[in-house]
Amino acid sequence: MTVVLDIDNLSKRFGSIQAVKGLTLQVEQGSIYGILGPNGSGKTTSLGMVLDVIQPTSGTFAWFGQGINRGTKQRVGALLETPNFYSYLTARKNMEIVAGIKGVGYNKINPVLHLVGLEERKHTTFKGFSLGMKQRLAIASALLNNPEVLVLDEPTNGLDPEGIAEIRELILQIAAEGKTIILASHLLDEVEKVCTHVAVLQDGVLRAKGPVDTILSAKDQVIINAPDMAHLLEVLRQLPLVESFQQERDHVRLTLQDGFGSLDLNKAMFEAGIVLAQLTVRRKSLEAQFLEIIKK
Ligand SMILES: Nc1ncnc2c1ncn2[C@@H]1O[C@H](COP(=O)(O)OP(=O)(O)OP(=O)(O)O)[C@@H](O)[C@H]1O
Repeated sequence: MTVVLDIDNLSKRFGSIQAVKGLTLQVEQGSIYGILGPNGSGKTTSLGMVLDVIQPTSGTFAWFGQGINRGTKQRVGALLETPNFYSYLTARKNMEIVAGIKGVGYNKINPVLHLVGLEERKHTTFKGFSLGMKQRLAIASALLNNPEVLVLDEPTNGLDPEGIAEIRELILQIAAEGKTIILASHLLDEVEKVCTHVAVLQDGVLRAKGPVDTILSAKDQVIINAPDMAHLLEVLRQLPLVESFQQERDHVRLTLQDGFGSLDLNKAMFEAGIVLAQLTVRRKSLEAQFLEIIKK
């Protein structure tokens, strides 16, 4: 797999505030990489450093195997905050101005407006746009010079549910075209729905990273108890289908290895001579999973 962005031990201190501490992660080509964390956890600072708008205190990063330079910058489109378009100019005219700045031909404008679903509204002035449309226009402007990577900071902030759904759909569409996307968000649900990979930040420290389905997998939890608790625990220690378990007061909470269900557990228990007095399956919420990561 090709690594698009390689961050190595990157830190940023603002006076007494350690905004980012020793961040190390790799973003693979074609992934949708979520930087997830509560407000103030260092997401914007991290993106700012790799986009060369914030000077790191220490550490390094490389885009496409090189330090940041004019060439690599052109391969990365970014949206750190909603850009200031001219409110009295149309979407098309605003895009012409961006195209001029980026040195891109006007013939590239309609395809990106089409991609973000604004081609039919290109003659509307920017001030007549909804917040969601403004955000889509901003994404269009970031895509104008056809970058390989798109970096977005909280792209659905402030949008209504319809606007949020549109932006999420658009992100998936852009990724389907083969672009790598790096997305900062404080919304667990957003990262789970959109991203392939996630890095969880808390107080500037990386708490977990990896594929979304392993880091944020909401595994079923099984609650069991039996009259002879000691025997039950002894059997659990030896059952290969049990991934992990812990005793809680009068019951045991456990997770099963992939591919096994509560029926398999019940059968295995019965075969070991244990008749369960209780067997309840609880779906662990993603929120619980997330809280567990940041509690560690
Ligand atoms: N220019 C700055 N000067 C001083 N402190 C800063 C500066 N920028 C950020 N910080 C601090 O660094 C920490 C991380 O902020 P950052 O904006 O990176 O977090 P974030 O996860 O993006 O949060 P949010 O979603 O609220 O933007 C915070 O404590 C913030 O107050």
